[in-house]
Amino acid sequence: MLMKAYAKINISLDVVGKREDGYHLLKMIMQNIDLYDVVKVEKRKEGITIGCDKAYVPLDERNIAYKAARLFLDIYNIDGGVEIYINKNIPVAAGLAGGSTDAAAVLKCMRDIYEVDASDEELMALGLKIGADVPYCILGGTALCEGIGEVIAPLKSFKDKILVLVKPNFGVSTKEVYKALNIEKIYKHPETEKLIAYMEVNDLVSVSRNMKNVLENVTIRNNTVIKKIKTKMINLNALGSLMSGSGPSVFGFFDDMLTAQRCYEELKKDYNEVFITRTI
Ligand SMILES: C[C@@](CO)(OP(=O)(O)O)[C@H](O)COP(=O)(O)OP(=O)(O)OC[C@H]1O[C@@H](n2ccc(N)nc2=O)[C@H](O)[C@@H]1O
Ligand SMILES: Nc1ncnc2c1ncn2[C@@H]1O[C@H](COP(=O)(O)OP(=O)(O)O)[C@@H](O)[C@H]1O
Repeated sequence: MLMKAYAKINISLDVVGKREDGYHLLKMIMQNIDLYDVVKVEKRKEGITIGCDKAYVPLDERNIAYKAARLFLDIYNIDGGVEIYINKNIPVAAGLAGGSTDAAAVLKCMRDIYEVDASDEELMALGLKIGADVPYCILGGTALCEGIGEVIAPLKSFKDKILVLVKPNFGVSTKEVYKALNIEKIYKHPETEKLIAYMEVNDLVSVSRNMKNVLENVTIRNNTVIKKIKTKMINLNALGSLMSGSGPSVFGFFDDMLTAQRCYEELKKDYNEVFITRTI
């Protein structure tokens, strides 16, 4: 079975508290984009094997898709295995939920191929055991995510918005970014409700001007290139530009394809991983 596993961007990301176990309480607007890995899952008599077309992705139990398969077989008491192959197009350690979306695809494929009668909610609860972004990746689309990411309210679709996305030539550790964040020192929080209202009326200009991610300053501190990309995008007529998730990927929204194309061409001169895509 083949499944597209879509990347996400954060149109906003707010940290509103901290749990006793150290996990941060969030309020964020998540949005799928038309950039995806292709995940192939096939039934096997036993064991879990992972293959991938990119050498830098781990192929053992460190792969989050492997963890998803293991958990699924254990929880549903299945006497069998799976062979997984990932065509990796989503940049890794990028703030785009690349691993989480693969894990979500594996859970959904395994539900089908092993004919397990599990609801999306059940899969989301299972996904949470693997990572905080996995429940959203199971549902996808446009959503407000709270809790540590698992309290999800679908929002009106915000599809077909053109964006240019750049992944600078380094990755960041989500764990380290959260560790370096001082909640008391967040001086400007996103106005999430206002953003949702703009999204509901498809006002891309106002959304772009008000997007905010409180992790941006933390990641920028050690990686000034993020600021550089943001400035360049704005100079190339992006309506607004923001870092996604814990970074370091940066995206910018555009009014039209021609302007986006021009920005894409310029950024391509300096960075290897540049994409022109749409929200879905
Ligand atoms: C920042 C966000 C925004 O969507 O995405 P990415 O940058 O990873 O795409 C997420 O909160 C990332 O979620 P995810 O990457 O699934 O996190 P996990 O694997 O569960 O956790 C990695 C580490 O991040 C920290 N963590 C994660 C989620 C959260 N709400 N609070 C945290 O403090 C914890 O220290 C944890 O050990
Ligand atoms: N299926 C997978 N795809 C990508 N990265 C994975 C996968 N499984 C495990 N990883 C590891 O997870 C870490 C975070 O990668 P990723 O999920 O792409 O980041 P992010 O959560 O920032 O989008 C990387 O160190 C990577 O090696």
